[in-house]
Formats: sequence, structure tokens, C-alpha cells
Amino acid sequence: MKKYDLNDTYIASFDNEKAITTKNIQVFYGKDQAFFNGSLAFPRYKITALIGASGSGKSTFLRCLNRMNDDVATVKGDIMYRGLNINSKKINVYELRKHIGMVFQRPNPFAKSINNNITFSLKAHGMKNKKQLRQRVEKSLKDAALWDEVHGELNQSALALSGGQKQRLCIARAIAMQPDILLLDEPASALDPVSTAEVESTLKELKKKYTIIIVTHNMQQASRISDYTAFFYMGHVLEYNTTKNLFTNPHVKATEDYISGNFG
Ligand SMILES: Nc1ncnc2c1ncn2[C@@H]1O[C@H](COP(=O)(O)OP(=O)(O)OP(=O)(O)O)[C@@H](O)[C@H]1O
Repeated sequence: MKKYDLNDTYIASFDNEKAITTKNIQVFYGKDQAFFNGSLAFPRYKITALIGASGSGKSTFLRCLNRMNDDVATVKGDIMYRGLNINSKKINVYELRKHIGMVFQRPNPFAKSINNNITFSLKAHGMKNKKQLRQRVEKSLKDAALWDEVHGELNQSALALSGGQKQRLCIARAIAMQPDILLLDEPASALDPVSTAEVESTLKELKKKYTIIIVTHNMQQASRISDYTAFFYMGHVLEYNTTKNLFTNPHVKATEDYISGNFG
């Protein structure tokens, strides 16, 4: 792969209110450092896309934001959320993930009914009232644009849904906890174009209520749905800007080459 100057960076700052901010994030898998310089501020109620070639550290960085790396890596640096450094041993990670939810690449509903996929975590967090649970199921499925398709079959197995429906159910399951921030790691890469379009339009609706940070391999997807984009290269964030500016006027040579298909 062509080598680029890792000091040649362009990190724009924006006036919007920030939902979460990272400073000097470094990630080590054992002795191997996989991530070197993550200092980014994510605007509230916007979609930010993390793009870059395979192995550039997008997922590693994303997983830091709700402490999903705890068991596999050492993460240094600060992650500021609501005035707290959430990259601290004092933080209750179980509680944190209520505020910062995650949806993975492969739709992974539980082998339970559609209804129970959503109520499972709510009950685990102490919600017992049946009416409240029913309302939360309906609201989450509506927000994830799945209600119209499944409201007559809430007791059917989630495993019988199509891939796109399963992924929207996973989104519904994540937002049932009423998080602030939704992290998505290539949520559409295992889906067909129709399901992908459904997930993308769901995300565009969801940003009215949630801050969304999404890893995607697909540059067209980043430019279709995101407001801001960060370009990752070899464990470094080389460029961060509005999606429009990053794609039309990249400041860094590596970004320019990546978005014009010269590597990756
Ligand atoms: N659990 C792990 N243990 C050891 N090394 C890991 C682990 N997860 C990721 N890595 C390494 O960290 C680096 C960054 O990987 P990461 O998955 O974050 O990149 P990515 O940009 O998300 O790639 P992709 O788009 O292929 O998912 C790679 O060198 C990868 O091999």
C-alpha cells in the first residue's frame, strides 16, 4: 500500500453541540498498537461516518466509545460524555451502554420472539410494567420503521424475519433502551440493496432523536446518509470534516486517493 505522511492531517472543528468527544485515543491489542491518535468531537443529532480501508482501525475506535474493547484491548486517552471521562475504571459499563448503544454488522437477534427481543434488556434493567413494556415495543419498532411489517406477529420468532428486518429489529432493540448515541458497525454490509436502503432511511429518521456514529466501507453510503465523515488510515484519523467538504474538497492526499478509489 502507498505510504502517506501520518502527520498530514486535517481535523475540522464545528460549532454544534457535541454528544461525545475523544482525546488522544490509543488502542493496544497486547503489545501491538492498533490505534494512535483519535481526537474527535461528534455533533449531537447528526450522523458521522467513519470510513477507511480494511484494518484502518474504524471498528477498534468505534468500540472504544461504549467500552466494547474492555476485554480484548487496552485503551488510553479520554472519552468525554456528559462531563465524565467514560474511559475510566470507575464507570459502570452496563449502565453506560444504556446511553450508548450498539448495532453490529451481522443482524444478531436473540432466538426469541420479536416482542421478547425488545423486552429482554428492558426487563433486565428493571422495567416490569406490562403496559409500559408494550408501549416501548411499539415505539421502538415504529422508530426503526418495522412496526407496519411486524405488528401482527410480535410473538413469532425473530429468526424468521428477512435480513433487513432482522437488522431493523436490532436497531429497535438498541433504541428501546432510549440511548443518546447509537453506534453502528457496518450495519448494512450483509444486506441486499433494498434492505440497505430501508436501514439507511431509518437512520436518517433516527438522527432527529439520536446521535449516530456509523462505520461503513461504502463511500456512497457515507455520502448519502452522513453529515460528517472521518477518514481513517493505518490507525490514524487523517481527516475529519463535513461529509460534503470531505468528499468534494479533501485536504489530505490520502483521503483524496481513497475517495477516488486509488486504494482500499
Ligand atoms: N481483537 C483483536 N485482537 C487483535 N488485533 C485486532 C483485534 N481486532 C482488530 N485487531 C487489529 O487492529 C487493526 C484494526 O482493525 P479494525 O477491525 O479496527 O479495522 P477496521 O478499519 O474496522 O477494518 P474492517 O473494515 O476490515 O472491519 C487491524 O490490524 C486488526 O488486525
